[in-house]
Amino acid sequence: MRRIEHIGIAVKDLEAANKTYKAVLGAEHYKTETVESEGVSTSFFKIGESKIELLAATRADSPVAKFIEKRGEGIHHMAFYVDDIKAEIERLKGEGFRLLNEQPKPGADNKIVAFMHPKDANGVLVELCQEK
Ligand SMILES: CC[C@@H](C(=O)O)C(=O)SCCNC(=O)CCNC(=O)[C@H](O)C(C)(C)COP(=O)(O)OP(=O)(O)OC[C@H]1O[C@@H](n2cnc3c(N)ncnc32)[C@H](O)[C@@H]1OP(=O)(O)O
Ligand SMILES: [Co+2]
Repeated sequence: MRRIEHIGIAVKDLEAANKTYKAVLGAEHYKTETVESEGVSTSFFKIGESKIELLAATRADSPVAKFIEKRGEGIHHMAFYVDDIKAEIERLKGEGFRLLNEQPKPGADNKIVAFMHPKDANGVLVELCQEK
């Protein structure tokens, strides 16, 4: 795994969170994008080689809606950049980790993504992402 690609933060109100993180980071978000297959609207901020991904739910059965209902707003996942996502999925399966999707699926910001179960990584939802 190359680097932390982004940290995903679950928020209730994307516009309000954009203002908060503009003040925190001292920079504007550079992109917003809805990924309907994941039930989220996203907003991205650059921070060095990594990014902050704000995530707001677009529907009640979205993973982010469920997360906020159970645990409140906060860090939702950590995403690692990989060169070969299929090879990394196979490597992690070989290590005994449960992948939530064994085939890469569309993500935001021109990525394909896969998730590992948070119970297998000390309560952290891990995302792998590779350039499309
Ligand atoms: C924008 C696209 C993409 C990108 O390009 O970056 C994204 O980031 S999409 C982000 C949204 N998509 C996902 O999160 C997809 C993967 N997630 C899932 O498949 C599910 O959310 C889940 C992780 C399998 C949980 O779903 P489910 O089992 O139905 O929910 P529960 O509420 O019953 O949770 C079970 C258990 O796991 C704990 N949990 C849930 N989410 C997280 C989390 N993000 N981090 C840590 N722990 C999490 C939850 O609290 C439950 O534990 P207990 O409370 O101890 O039972
Ligand atoms: Co993400």
